[in-house]
Amino acid sequence: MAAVYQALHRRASSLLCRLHSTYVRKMRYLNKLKEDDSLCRQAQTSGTFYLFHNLSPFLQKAGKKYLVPQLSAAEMRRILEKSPEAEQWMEESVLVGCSDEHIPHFALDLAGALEKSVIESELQGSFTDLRKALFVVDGKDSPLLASAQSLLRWHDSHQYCSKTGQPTQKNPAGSKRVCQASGITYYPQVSPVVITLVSNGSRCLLARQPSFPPGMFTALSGFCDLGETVEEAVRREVAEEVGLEVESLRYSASQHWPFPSGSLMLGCHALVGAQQAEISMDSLELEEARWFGLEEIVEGLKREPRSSKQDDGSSLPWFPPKQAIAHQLIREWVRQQSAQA
Ligand SMILES: NC(=O)C1=CN([C@@H]2O[C@H](COP(=O)(O)OP(=O)(O)OC[C@H]3O[C@@H](n4cnc5c(N)ncnc54)[C@H](O)[C@@H]3O)[C@@H](O)[C@H]2O)C=CC1
Ligand SMILES: [Mg+2]
Repeated sequence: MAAVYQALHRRASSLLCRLHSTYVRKMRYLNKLKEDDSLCRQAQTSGTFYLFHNLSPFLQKAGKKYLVPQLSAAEMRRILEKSPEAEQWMEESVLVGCSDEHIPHFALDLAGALEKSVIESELQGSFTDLRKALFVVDGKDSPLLASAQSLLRWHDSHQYCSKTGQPTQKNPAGSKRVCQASGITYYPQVSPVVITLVSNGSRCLLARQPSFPPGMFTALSGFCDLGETVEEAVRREVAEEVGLEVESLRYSASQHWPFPSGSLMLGCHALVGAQQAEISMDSLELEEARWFGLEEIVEGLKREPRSSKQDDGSSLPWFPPKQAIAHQLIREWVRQQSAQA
């Protein structure tokens, strides 16, 4: 009886397995790689690798496009032959995803292993600052570069246990670090940030910080405090930065943002009463904050940093590019306004 039951169970499991979508199987495989160290070590030998140097991703130019090359494990070994302790460097890689066929993808920062110029001339490409890279690569590659860099940065800055001061060890997948002395496990840190497009019904509010490039305006943003809900953070940030009281808010979408380290941007639309037109700006953080009408927003969306420059040296307003969630919030507002008109 038990044998029949086991056979039935096996058959049901295998049917279920076949029924699972490619996506479900892929997520389960990735999760297994994080949990099973020997499986992950083995996966490294057949995986592909994205390269970084001092947190700048390696890109190759192909015509007008910038590609993000993936190196095979064999190519990685060949490059690392030029460095002592090649195997040890391979172990520094972190898991960042896998293909539908379960070929795992890793990211590795080679700053300590080899000179930047050696790799660049060997592989015919260049390590490019992430701020530039995100905006020149294909749209599907930028989230991967952003999350890989955040993970590499986190490992680089969490080499020691904050309780014992002893070195921490990374697991092969790079999904955590452990201090052997205290037994404490550290997981990669994510900082939630609210980003809010405030509207008073007919106009929306955008602001600029002194560090922004000339002419760039964006939605209000701020890190969530410990213990705060997203709603409370939105209300507080809007009150702090522009002195307005949010009457209602709606969550729109989220985005991982690698600056300054690893933020989860939570995009919201907030409504303030039409009578609350007066902005009282926090001039410690902001340089300018003002209301924009629909027409001005539509014009601003057409501008690029270069085309915003005027003869007298000043700049007309322009907004973050489509890769930034601020851009999506502004576009949603335009669609909503146009639908109401
Ligand atoms: N993807 C996008 O569309 C946009 C992304 N952002 C990102 O949002 C982030 C936060 O926006 P801000 O207005 O600057 O935040 P903010 O209004 O909270 O002010 C920044 C200050 O908050 C403090 N702070 C609290 N927790 C922090 C943490 N975990 N990490 C760093 N600083 C912390 C620091 O004193 C810092 O100077 C920015 O770093 C920026 O990269 C901002 C606008 C658009
Ligand atoms: Mg802010």
